[in-house]
Amino acid sequence: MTQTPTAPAVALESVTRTYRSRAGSVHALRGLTHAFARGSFTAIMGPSGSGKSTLLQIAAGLDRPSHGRVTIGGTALDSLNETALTRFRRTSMAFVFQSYNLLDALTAFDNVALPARLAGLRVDRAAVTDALDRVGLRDLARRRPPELSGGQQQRVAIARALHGRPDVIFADEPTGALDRNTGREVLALLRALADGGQTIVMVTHDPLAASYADETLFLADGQIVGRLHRADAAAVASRMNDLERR
Ligand SMILES: Nc1ncnc2c1ncn2[C@@H]1O[C@H](COP(=O)(O)OP(=O)(O)OP(=O)(O)O)[C@@H](O)[C@H]1O
Repeated sequence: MTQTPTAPAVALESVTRTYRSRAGSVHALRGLTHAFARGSFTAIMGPSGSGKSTLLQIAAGLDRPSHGRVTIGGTALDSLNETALTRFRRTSMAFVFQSYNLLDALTAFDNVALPARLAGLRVDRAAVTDALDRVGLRDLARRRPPELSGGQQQRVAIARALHGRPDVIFADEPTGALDRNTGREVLALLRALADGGQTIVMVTHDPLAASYADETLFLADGQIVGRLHRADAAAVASRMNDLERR
């Protein structure tokens, strides 16, 4: 993307999100400020209901803050109308979920190419192959998801995310459906991608997953209440225990 080179990949400034209903108001995020540096791998943890999903949705422009501002690569999302925001989201960010969301009828190659096809863009076959290469699946490009292991399917989903050359990849429990060893392989891949300059923001409940990140942010009651830099899984688990006892 052609954006301000010095700007953080994603910045949230005093972001508040209040859900209002007849039953009252829920303050899901309370004045949250954080800059996600380019090429950083950040884990977001916190007890259930602490605001992790809301943060991800707002950072990705899927939901708008009640107050405050989100910028991606220096572009303020509130400066874009819905059409421009949809276009911007398509080119500047990508998602990886717990469920791989692949189409079983399509090969790995065609799954990676699908978002570009749906957007009416010309598919650059070399770029698709390059994305599959980066996740170690070049030789399995012609297989369909049912012919791949869970870890390999998640790699296809990561290749699909990489293919659009996004400013940021948002990952929501990317290893939640994988066994421990396969999960580690996927986390090592995300780590390697961040080392190569890709910005990754990952919500997780798993301290082991967080231990692959540069920084772990801890949320409670819609605020960042702690952070750990390059912490091991035991340190992350201990901080989470403290939070859950609050
Ligand atoms: N659409 C909504 N309407 C009303 N309240 C909501 C809505 N979405 C979320 N909330 C509330 O906002 C708060 C934060 O929710 P959020 O889903 O962001 O938490 P979370 O940390 O992702 O939780 P979990 O780990 O259980 O997925 C919670 O109190 C939740 O009940």
